[in-house]
Amino acid sequence: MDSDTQTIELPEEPPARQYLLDAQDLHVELSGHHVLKRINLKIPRGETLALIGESGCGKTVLMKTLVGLVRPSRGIVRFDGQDIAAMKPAEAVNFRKKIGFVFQNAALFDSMTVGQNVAFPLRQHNVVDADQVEPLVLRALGEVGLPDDIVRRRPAQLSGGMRKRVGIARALILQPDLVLYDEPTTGLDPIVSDVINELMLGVRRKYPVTSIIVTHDMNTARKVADRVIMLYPRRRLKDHESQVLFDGPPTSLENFEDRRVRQFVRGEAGERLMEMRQLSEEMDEQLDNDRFENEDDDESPLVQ
Ligand SMILES: Nc1ncnc2c1ncn2[C@@H]1O[C@H](COP(=O)(O)OP(=O)(O)OP(=O)(O)O)[C@@H](O)[C@H]1O
Repeated sequence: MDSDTQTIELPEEPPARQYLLDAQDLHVELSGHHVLKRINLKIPRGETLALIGESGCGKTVLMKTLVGLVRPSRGIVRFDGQDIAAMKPAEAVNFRKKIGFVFQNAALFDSMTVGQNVAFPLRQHNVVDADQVEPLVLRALGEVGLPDDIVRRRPAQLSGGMRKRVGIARALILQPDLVLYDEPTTGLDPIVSDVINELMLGVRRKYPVTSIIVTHDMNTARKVADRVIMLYPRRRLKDHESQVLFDGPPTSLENFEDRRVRQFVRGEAGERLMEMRQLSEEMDEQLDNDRFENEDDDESPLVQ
């Protein structure tokens, strides 16, 4: 071989993992019912994904399945390339450190002070020396716009919006790779909701964090998410239909071709109203039939 054309063998580098989460062919059965079927989902690093869809369609179950809190009956979830179901105990502990949860209603421990609540993940995972706890807690509270003197207060003394911010500070204290927000603005007034939206945006600007937000708040989905996924209840779909009705940027939601998506984002009951009317007519008919049968038997009690 000509020495000029000789190539130098470089050591092989592992491929950069573009996707933090990669779920393939997920099926979840709970109490004998298929809640999720054939879900495929890749979430790139740094993406903020909103999961929307009507109550009971499986948003929370999907979020929990993506982090191993619900075990799928079929399919695989990879976090940073690793099959989460096959993690060894030490790997699973390390994996949990990389995830921050912001629970619905903040879910703070009432018996602890705000400072103790925010410090909880540090102590639980025993990751820093005792003298580092306070500065980290104050930094996390500062990042969500709360003053230092709040550390000694109890959750019960705070407004709903402040509790939510404390919950976010606690979720962020370990600087996780992935933050899960479960209905972060539910129960908050529109202004405080927007403060929380801005906070979620601010978190993403500061860290290269990946976020999943389960929400019914279309303002949150439109303002905070890079991408929206709309799920549909499995029981109302034909078997061949995909449970993911929409997967795209929030700007495409409003005029999307599927009427069910447009109706959902515009808050129109549409055929659900027809279904409810039909159900109500069926119930009226049933009541009429019962009444007719009872007329033949005057002695029969109305309530047994
Ligand atoms: N542990 C469980 N055991 C049995 N069924 C469950 C369990 N958890 C959830 N389900 C069922 O799975 C379905 C999806 O629930 P999920 O909580 O994911 O809905 P969701 O879309 O988050 O609803 P919402 O918007 O009301 O919170 C529902 O029918 C629910 O009853």
